Amino acid sequence: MEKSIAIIGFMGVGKTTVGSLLSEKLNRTFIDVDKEIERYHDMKIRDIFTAYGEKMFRDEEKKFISYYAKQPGTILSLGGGAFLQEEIKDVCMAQCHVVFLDISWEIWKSRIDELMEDRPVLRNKTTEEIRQLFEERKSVYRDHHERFLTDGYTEEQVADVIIERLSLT
Ligand SMILES: Nc1ncnc2c1ncn2[C@@H]1O[C@H](COP(=O)(O)OP(=O)(O)O)[C@@H](O)[C@H]1O
Ligand SMILES: O=C(O)C1=C[C@@H](OP(=O)(O)O)[C@@H](O)[C@H](O)C1
Ligand SMILES: [Mg+2]
Repeated sequence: MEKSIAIIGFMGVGKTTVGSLLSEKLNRTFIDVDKEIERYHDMKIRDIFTAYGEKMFRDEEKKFISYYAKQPGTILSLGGGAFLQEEIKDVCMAQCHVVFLDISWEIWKSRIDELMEDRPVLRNKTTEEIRQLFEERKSVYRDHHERFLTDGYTEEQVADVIIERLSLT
């Protein structure tokens, strides 16, 4: 069985959308870690943040990813903050093809309004503060096996390029 593919990158770059497309195209199991956590707790991520705090969410993230990264053949879309935790980074780098979806600030900022509602990390921040976070997070995604700059590509095209790059069919 093939290694799992773990998709990383900043919030809103397209990890969930592209992961789902990849799983359809490759006929592989798709796990969106945030959705799994939401399903398990029957709560939206933003409500988990409000009720239990970010630390609890990060612990859950680590538990779920440590399990799923070791399941061969899975397409795994991570949350944008997952690689803040060294343990998550280590298990993914060892067990998966880690694909970093990148995006320029200019393109990303056009998505800002639609992203705000479901992403507690962005809430109550000014555009300038979000831009700072965007810059700071670049170092978090430094460890990866493949990087793809998504600017100007549709979700479908991004999925197709990943398949080509990883020589998957
Ligand atoms: N390549 C793309 N071009 C245009 N819009 C995109 C692209 N990838 C994702 N989007 C849009 O951006 C939003 C966030 O996508 P999502 O897959 O949830 O990102 P993530 O999981 O990285 O946070 C969605 O509305 C999605 O349709
Ligand atoms: O970057 C982050 O800290 C987060 C990203 C989110 O996932 P997406 O990257 O899929 O939006 C989600 O895990 C949570 O809101 C925290
Ligand atoms: Mg997502």
